[in-house]
Amino acid sequence: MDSVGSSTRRRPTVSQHEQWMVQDQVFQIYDIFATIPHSAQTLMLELVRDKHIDYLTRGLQQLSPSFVVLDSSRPWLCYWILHSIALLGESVDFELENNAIDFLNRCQDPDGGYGGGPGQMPHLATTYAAVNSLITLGGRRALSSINREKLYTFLRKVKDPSGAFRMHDGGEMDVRACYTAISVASILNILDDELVKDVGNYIISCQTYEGGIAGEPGSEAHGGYTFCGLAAMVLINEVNRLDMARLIDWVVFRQGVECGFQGRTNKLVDGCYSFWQGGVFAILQRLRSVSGEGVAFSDAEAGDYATDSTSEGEVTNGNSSEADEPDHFKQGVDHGEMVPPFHSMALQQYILLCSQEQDGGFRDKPGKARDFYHTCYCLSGLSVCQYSWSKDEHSPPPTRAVLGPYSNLLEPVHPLYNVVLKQYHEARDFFSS
Ligand SMILES: CC(C)=CCC/C(C)=C/CC/C(C)=C/COP(=O)(O)OP(=O)(O)O
Ligand SMILES: [Zn+2]
Repeated sequence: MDSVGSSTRRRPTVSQHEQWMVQDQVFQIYDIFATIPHSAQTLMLELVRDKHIDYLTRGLQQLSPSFVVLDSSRPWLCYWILHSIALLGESVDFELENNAIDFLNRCQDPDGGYGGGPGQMPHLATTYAAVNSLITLGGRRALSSINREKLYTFLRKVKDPSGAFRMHDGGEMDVRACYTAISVASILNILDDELVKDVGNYIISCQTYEGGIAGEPGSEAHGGYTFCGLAAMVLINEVNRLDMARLIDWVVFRQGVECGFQGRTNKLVDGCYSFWQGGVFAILQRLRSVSGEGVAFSDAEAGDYATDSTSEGEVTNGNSSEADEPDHFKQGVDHGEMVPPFHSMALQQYILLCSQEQDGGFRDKPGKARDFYHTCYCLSGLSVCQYSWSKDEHSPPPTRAVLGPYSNLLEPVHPLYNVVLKQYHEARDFFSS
């Protein structure tokens, strides 16, 4: 997939032939890898950091106000590029940082929220992208540029009487809108009962018979929306209302023989689902009840709503009993380590060998071109994989958790917001005072 926007109500089916073509390409890469000497294998698995930084920095430089391509997506481009750079442990120079802050400020509507470009109507997707970009940049200038009071007014404006959110005033209502609204409200510390009211009802109405979550009631379960729905439910402390057993069942079967994830049943593998589906696992791994310890999200990482363990917020794993919990969530939870409930090594292999471009950037699959969206979500997924053995943020991953040289290690992300953990903590401190 190459957008964060379309709907999944009707879909073209993928033919068996298409599946085989992709599998053929992927297996050819793995065959070559299997037959080359060890030293060449190490090289193939290396994250080409400098090339990625070059590609990303050039992208940011081109993102000047006169850059008209994908005009309504510029806050997204900012986020994809800045977050990728942060994941690689780098920062941007002073001038680029200032340009980004000024540009995003010009996208901020006087009545709250951010549009896709200066003077454009505020929209939840670009608001999420702008807020996450500014949090990723960090520092007083970036963080204080967000008008939280007006943003709250905008969020109330796009809240539907049913409880769900609309992408913009009078716009479409879906799980993406619910997540982006709750995510920005939570990270900016403006989430309250009015914003939370009944949003959980809408999200549970989108969980399908397959177990994953769809964009709207009656649509098809999809990784992007499953991430959004699950993260939002954790942030509002209502994750217990989802049928977790079915959700887990659905997501584990989305990792295919190609080693990467597909977004939905019978569709093709794609690098961006390394985060949308991988992020679902990262969230699940931090739900203490699922790892046998009780309630909600681990304190150090969650917002107030998620740590507020009222009896209503207790996680019961949906319709399943404790005895029905899958064993892989209970194994190996010891000495700061846990066993990931997906094939983390296989996913790292897909990202590094099939999605990574040797000239920098990442792509959906072999044969496709690199882009900033796939670069952001392949790197986010790679980070999720590398930290999937760590029980908490204080334990660095063991060497065996990182495929390729240990220098491939990225920064950890907060899986509910998809910002680098360090930047999340800075924002949390800043907005709590
Ligand atoms: C935070 C935020 C805004 C998140 C967006 C989440 C997200 C990625 C939603 C999925 C959108 C979608 C309809 C993809 C299907 O595309 P496709 O048919 O091209 O791909 P497919 O064949 O892989 O399903
Ligand atoms: Zn994709």
